[in-house]
Amino acid sequence: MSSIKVQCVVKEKNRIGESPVWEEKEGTLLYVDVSGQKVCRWNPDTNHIQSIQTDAYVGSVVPRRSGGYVIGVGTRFAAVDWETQTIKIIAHVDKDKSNNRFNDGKVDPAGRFFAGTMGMEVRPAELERGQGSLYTLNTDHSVRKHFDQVDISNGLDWSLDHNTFYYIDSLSFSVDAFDYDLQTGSLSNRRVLYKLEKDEGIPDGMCIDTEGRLWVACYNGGRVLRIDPATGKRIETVKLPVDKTTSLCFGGKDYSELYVTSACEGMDDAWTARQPEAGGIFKISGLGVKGMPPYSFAG
Ligand SMILES: O=C(O)[C@H](O)[C@@H](O)[C@H](O)[C@H](O)CO
Ligand SMILES: [Zn+2]
Repeated sequence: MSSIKVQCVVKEKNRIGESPVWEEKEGTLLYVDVSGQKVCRWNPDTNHIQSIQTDAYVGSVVPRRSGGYVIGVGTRFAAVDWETQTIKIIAHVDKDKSNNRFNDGKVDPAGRFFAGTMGMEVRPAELERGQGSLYTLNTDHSVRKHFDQVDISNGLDWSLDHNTFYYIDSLSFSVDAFDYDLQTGSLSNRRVLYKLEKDEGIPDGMCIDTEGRLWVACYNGGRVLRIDPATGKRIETVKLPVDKTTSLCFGGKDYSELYVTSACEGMDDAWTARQPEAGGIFKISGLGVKGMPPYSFAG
C-alpha cells in the first residue's frame, strides 16, 4: 500500500514558481517567481514568506557559501544580500541577445553555478527557438559558455559520483546526459537518456535522489516522473492537482519530502477555476526515498 500524500503547502500563487531549494539550517524553502520577478523564502513552521523584488525575470536562485544567494536575473548573474535586501551584478551574458533571460540553474558539487538562458516566451513554451545557451559562473566569477542553440534551458543535476551531468532542454522533450569532469567543469559526450511520452507534457525542473534516480517535473503534464538513468526507464509517476508543475527539490526532515513548484501564467479563467491551487507549492510525502542537500556557490 502506498502512502503517498500530495498537499498544497504554499497557497500564495506564483506566476511561474521555480527553482525550489531547501535551506537546512533555517528550515526554509527558497524559490523564485520568474515572471513575478521575486525571490522568496517560505518558513513551513510559521507559514511566513519573505521576498525580494528583482528588476527582471529571475530564473533561479542558489545559496552562497559566504552568505546570501546568487541568482540568474535577466541576462545577468547577481548576488543577493538578504539582510540588506540588495542585489549586486556579478556578470553579464548574452549581451548580443537583448530578448534573452536566464532560466533554471543549480550549483555543481565543486561550487560552480550552472544556469542556462532562453528567448522571451510569447506564450508559455512558445518562443524564438535556439536562442539560449548553458553557462557556468565559476568561483572566480569568470563565465564559461558550454554550448548554444538551446530552446528552453531547464532542469539540471549531477550523478552521485559526479561523473555525469543531467540536463533538460525542454522543447527537445528529453532528459539528456553528459560526461562530467568535476576538476575542470567540462561537459562532453551528450546523449539522450529518456524521451517523454506525449501525455507527460514538457520536461522542466529536475533533481536527483540518494539512489541516483532522477525526478522530473512535467510542465503541462501535472506530474513528476522518476527516471532510472541506468536503464533509461521511467519507474514512477506521481500526479498533482495542477497541470503546470515546473520544478522540484527534496527537503524537510532528512530530505524525505519532495517540494514541487507550479505556475499559473497562461491559464484562462475556466482552467484556473478547475485548478485553484495553480501557482502554489506542493509537498509530496511518503515516497520512501530521500534527496540530497543542495550545494552552495563557492565564489
Ligand atoms: O518554468 C520554466 O522553466 C520556464 O520559466 C517556463 O517558462 C516554462 O518552463 C516553459 O513555459 C515551459 O517549458
Ligand atoms: Zn524550469
